[in-house]
Amino acid sequence: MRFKNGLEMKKSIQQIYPLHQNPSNPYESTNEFKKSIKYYLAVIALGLNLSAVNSCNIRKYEKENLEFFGVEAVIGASIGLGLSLAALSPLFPKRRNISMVGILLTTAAVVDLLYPTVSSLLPGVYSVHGQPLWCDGKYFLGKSVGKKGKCIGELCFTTGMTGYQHTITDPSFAGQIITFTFPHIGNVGINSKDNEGKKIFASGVIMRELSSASHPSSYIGINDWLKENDVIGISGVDTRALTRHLRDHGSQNGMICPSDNINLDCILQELSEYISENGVETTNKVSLSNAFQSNSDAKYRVAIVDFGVKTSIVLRLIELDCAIKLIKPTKGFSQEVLGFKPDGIVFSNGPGDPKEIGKGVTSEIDIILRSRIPVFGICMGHQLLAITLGAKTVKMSSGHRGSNHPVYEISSEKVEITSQNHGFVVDSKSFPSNVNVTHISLFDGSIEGIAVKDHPIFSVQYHPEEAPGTHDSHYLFKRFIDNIKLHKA
Ligand SMILES: NC(=O)CC[C@H](N)C(=O)O
Repeated sequence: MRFKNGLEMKKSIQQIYPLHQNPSNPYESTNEFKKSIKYYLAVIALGLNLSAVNSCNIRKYEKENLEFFGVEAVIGASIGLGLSLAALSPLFPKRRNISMVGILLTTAAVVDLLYPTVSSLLPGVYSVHGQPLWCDGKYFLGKSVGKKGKCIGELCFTTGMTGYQHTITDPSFAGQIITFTFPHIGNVGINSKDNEGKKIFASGVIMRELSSASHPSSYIGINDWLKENDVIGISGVDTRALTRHLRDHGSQNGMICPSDNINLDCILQELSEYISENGVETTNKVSLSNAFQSNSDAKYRVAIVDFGVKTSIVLRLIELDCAIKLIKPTKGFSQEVLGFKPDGIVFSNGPGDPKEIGKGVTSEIDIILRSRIPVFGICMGHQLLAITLGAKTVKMSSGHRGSNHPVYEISSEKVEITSQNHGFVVDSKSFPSNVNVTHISLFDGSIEGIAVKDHPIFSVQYHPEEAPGTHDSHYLFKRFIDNIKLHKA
């Protein structure tokens, strides 16, 4: 077909396709309109449906006390909104941008929805962006640090501002997930002399910000070090909110896990059923005993009953001219201790609930106490000494962990800033009459030190060896040596 000009072409096209160009055909346009109304109503219904389903989802998240909405609930709601906008657009023929916004919203939401995982569409299975840390029904998001994977343990927080390497390698943290309230972790890297245990026994670590390492003695950054040691960590967590949560709701289990295929019901069940590592099997697993020998020419002989001793306790004693023997609390260990002919005996720190260590151990401690040899108990050693003397221990609501805890010594009326790491404490209501309280916490008034009346036996709930922390409490090692000297004289 040939046309003389554009006008002729337009006319001819109008003849061929009259409906497109001729809105005056009333019959056809009513039909089309009815059809499109049906179609649009269907789309609106679908959109509203999706919105409704997803707002139920959002309500479910709120009910379960989750900190954030499920990402897919928000995506679902925006798909619904997008479709509804697109569907409503013919009612506003002049407002093309409404349908554009609708189409864009829907497309963005679909792309986003497909990205994390399709499995998030299954009922009860969620996906979140980032690495979640779970406790109760709450989650905190962060990024993976160290080894990738899943870990579970008691969540605890430490307020120390320095010494993260000492803290992470402290055997008393076995099975626990450590939250650092200090915001920058990693800035001095990892060196070859600050390890407190033979390996890392903590289940996981949580930090606000992973800093890059800058220190002459650092040989590796914390991220690679955690990877090498198979420790799972998470950074970028709102550690203030987490700490407040732990303080308000008390000690609880937590889990760091990968972000996809999250089944909230399974996580909550696993968290509620998890039992912390406890008992002599755990202390034997973390003890240094087989890995240590000391100089036998030293002035004093000290036996350390090793429930998971920190290296720094051994070092403080060696600095004071002690020959050390580490002894595991295995069956009949009092014979091995007394057979060493020690001038003094130390009961060390260690992981778990002191009550779970059991009678088998406290009856051996009782035999040792009857020898009247000077005794010094530290943390778990203090708790076990108190139990042997007839006191009880109780679980604390959120524990004392950090290197900035003020402690008051009653006899000297002095305050020392101490390093602490304990979740249990000697119960002041159950106190035996032959024992004095020597130290108390200025944070909560709990018992921080005891001494047996008229015998050179004393102990503290905190860590006089520090590492990390201040040197305020080193005098306690000297007091122990003075007791040894007096006893020898
Ligand atoms: N550092 C320790 O010895 C800790 C003792 C005990 N596991 C507690 O948490 O109370």
